[in-house]
Amino acid sequence: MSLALGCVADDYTGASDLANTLTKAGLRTIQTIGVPEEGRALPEADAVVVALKSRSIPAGQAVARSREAEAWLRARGAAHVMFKVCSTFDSTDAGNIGPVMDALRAEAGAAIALVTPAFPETGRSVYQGNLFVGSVPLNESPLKDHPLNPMRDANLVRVLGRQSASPVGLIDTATVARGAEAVAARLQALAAEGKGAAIADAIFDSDLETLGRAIIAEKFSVGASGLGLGLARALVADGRGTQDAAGAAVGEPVGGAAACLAGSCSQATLQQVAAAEKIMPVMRLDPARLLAGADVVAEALAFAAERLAAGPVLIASSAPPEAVRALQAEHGVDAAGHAIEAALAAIAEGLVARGVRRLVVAGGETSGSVVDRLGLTAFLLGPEIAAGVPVLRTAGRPEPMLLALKSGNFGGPDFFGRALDMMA
Ligand SMILES: Nc1ncnc2c1ncn2[C@@H]1O[C@H](COP(=O)(O)OP(=O)(O)OP(=O)(O)O)[C@@H](O)[C@H]1O
Ligand SMILES: O=C(O)[C@@H](O)C(=O)CO
Repeated sequence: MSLALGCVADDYTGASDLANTLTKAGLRTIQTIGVPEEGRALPEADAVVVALKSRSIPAGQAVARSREAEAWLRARGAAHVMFKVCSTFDSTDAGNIGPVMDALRAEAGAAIALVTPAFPETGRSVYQGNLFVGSVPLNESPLKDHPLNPMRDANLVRVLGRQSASPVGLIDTATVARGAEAVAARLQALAAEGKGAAIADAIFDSDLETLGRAIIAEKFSVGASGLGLGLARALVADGRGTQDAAGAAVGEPVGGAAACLAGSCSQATLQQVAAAEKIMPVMRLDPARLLAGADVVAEALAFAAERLAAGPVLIASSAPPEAVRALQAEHGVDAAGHAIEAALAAIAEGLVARGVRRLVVAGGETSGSVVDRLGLTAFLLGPEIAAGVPVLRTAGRPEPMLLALKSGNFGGPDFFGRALDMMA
């Protein structure tokens, strides 16, 4: 397999979002969980997205895992590697976007990396280096209350500048409007000034197409699904893609029971959980009891076992910002997050043991814990449920499963019902 594009994603939902975008744009794409072990056969593909769980781990570990993934992709012919980060630039001053970018850029022997989290399809745009979520700057969006990485500054030149060892420049919208050559020239000029990264403005998909054309001959970039779209379109225009990949199949129905798990506390997920209460039994986990030692995993599995034969259930720890802050104040951010992730992963394992073969998971960290606990290693891409959320079919598992891994902020209020309808 000689890859047209290699991608390293910092979480599993983000990886499936990117794999979905690449597939729709015409690249046959596979998502692997971590770097595939030596000798594992993978289906023929134009692009591979290696999904890591590296967004909220210590920066040194994120760098090491990302370098390993990049090396694996380069060894399979990927001339360009994109580091997929969140479209809301989820990170802290300690990283991990800056440290991973610095390491992968050095590995690629590049002087500068173009960086943009713009993803217009989901309302993420970048103007004068400021990230907007819909109509508001990042720091006024619900991301200001993210449980793990509250985003309090919309200016990405500043945000990335605090994380990277090199200074950061800007490729503004006026330059992007002048086309791919102007972007490439500005990138080189910023590199000559000693900048190690350039935040690129992008408001429309056409801007991302310009950026894709400008950097496809470079070895490395950093972005969200929008930049993936730009790169994929540049590759397909160059005859590298397959163009008919967009009709990706989920294959034969997998049957079995269906269930949903939510650990995301985003505003979108809170609305989706509320809407799901009208169509399926919902159990709300009490994280305070979990942290006090109660066996909420057994309680959730008992709840599910009584109901699964009649239809899907949803088990959610999702809570509004005040409740999240109160729990974190008492137990610490990491301890609270990890305990809840571990509980939801154990519930997922119990659900699969009880016959669940179709599973919808909301939240990036949550999905990471669930997928790891289930030991899943690779996914084929199925149809899109909502922007950025495809149906995934497991590859390499004797009895296939269908999953949907929903990024916290994605999907409309009816997401859970819609996902289950598409996962026969
Ligand atoms: N009730 C709660 N109180 C405190 N923390 C919670 C609660 N429920 C879940 N969490 C934790 O909040 C974090 C949510 O992160 P997760 O990545 O799963 O969702 P998200 O950030 O909305 O999704 P994404 O990363 O895709 O945007 C997890 O660590 C989870 O364990
Ligand atoms: O880019 C996004 O917003 C998503 O793919 C994601 O990474 C959220 O966790």
